[in-house]
Amino acid sequence: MNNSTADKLTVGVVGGTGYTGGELCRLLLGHPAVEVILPTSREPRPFAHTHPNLRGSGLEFRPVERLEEQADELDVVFFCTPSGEAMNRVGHFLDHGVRVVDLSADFRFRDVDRYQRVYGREHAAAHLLPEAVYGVTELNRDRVRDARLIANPGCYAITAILALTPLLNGGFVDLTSPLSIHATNGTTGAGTTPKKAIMHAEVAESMLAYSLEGHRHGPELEAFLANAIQGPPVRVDINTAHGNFARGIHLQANAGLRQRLDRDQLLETFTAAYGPGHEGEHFVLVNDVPKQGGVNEKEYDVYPSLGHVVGSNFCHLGVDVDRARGIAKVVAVTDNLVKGAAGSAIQNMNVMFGLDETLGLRTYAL
Ligand SMILES: NC(=O)C1=CN([C@@H]2O[C@H](COP(=O)(O)OP(=O)(O)OC[C@H]3O[C@@H](n4cnc5c(N)ncnc54)[C@H](OP(=O)(O)O)[C@@H]3O)[C@@H](O)[C@H]2O)C=CC1
Ligand SMILES: CC(=O)N[C@@H](CCC(=O)OP(=O)(O)O)C(=O)O
Repeated sequence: MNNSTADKLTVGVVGGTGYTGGELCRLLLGHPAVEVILPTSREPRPFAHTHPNLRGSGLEFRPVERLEEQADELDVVFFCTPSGEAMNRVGHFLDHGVRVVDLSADFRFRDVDRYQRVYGREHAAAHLLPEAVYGVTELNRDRVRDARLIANPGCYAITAILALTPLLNGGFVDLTSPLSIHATNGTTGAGTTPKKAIMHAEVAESMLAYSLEGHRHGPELEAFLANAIQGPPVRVDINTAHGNFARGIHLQANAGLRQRLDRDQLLETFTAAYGPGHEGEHFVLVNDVPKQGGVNEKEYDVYPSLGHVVGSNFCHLGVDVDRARGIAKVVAVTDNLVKGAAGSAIQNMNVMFGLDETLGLRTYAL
């Protein structure tokens, strides 16, 4: 309990009945350094009714108030609740020496005005914003290590950040126009609250665009990327949709280039950033299959496809260049519930507790 370098952790999961909470429980059950998992629900209900895939695990829901009473027993608590909830409860756990990883958007902005503009509500714990660390583990590892409070990134945001950072850090991008992002998410991205438009009967054999006025992950991305490059403002044009599948994000990011580059040069840049294979960043893998076909040949295997990451904590990246128009193109795929949520949350927990960052997360895709 309340360890800083523990090898057996006691973990709370607030919002354990939802998609990210369920996925977190699934992954934590296979984590060798986690001993006790305490998920919450506001309603009393049998765990295996909600998560039949975890039948036999022995986990049980408790009210969040009970978890708060148990704070002294906890090492870390994850919030898997809709945005606007964690901000009311995080302080209690921090005061009891519990580390917090919030999967919602409550602590993703340093600037409270920006939070209030993007989410349209007052922030109830603005005093905690300056210390919250934005948890793209690969790019913020040193700060994650010492953090008490992690703001886990949005699922589109982390996928786009991993896709765009090497291009931006290389100084290759013309930032006078917005970066263009098109992303399709599985239906689990919409959470468990029933809505007719997102039912199977509506989405099967179909696609569902939403938030074209500017998805709320746009400002999140802009804030992180501008800070990372310490350069001019970054603007993103983000377009989102739900596809005819349950999980996974397929994201394409296009950026106008300031100089002539070819695919091999981009591949070198991305491989330098993330390493070849698992040598660099374990969970970020660059598809470096060479192109061998002629003009107009469809070489599907030179880019990642969504199925390559589903069920895993990996982000696969593929790159190319439209040389006639000077546009760099990046394809990034992640599982929204793993790298986009529960997997990154555990990766951050591992770093916070001085554990091997890949612990509990080494599974390859389905
Ligand atoms: N789905 C995704 O792909 C991703 C989601 N996120 C973010 O993670 C968070 C959870 O998302 P997701 O799992 O999809 O959402 P769900 O709608 O599937 O689950 C939300 C959970 O929160 C609980 N809950 C709701 N209100 C409260 C409250 N006032 N106090 C305590 N618990 C509450 C519900 O449990 P109960 O009713 O049983 O109490 C439920 O378990 C959201 O902030 C979402 O934006 C982040 C990345 C990816
Ligand atoms: C449930 C929900 O809001 N899903 C989001 C994607 C999941 C996510 O990453 O949203 P957060 O920024 O809130 O974490 C959506 O469909 O746009």
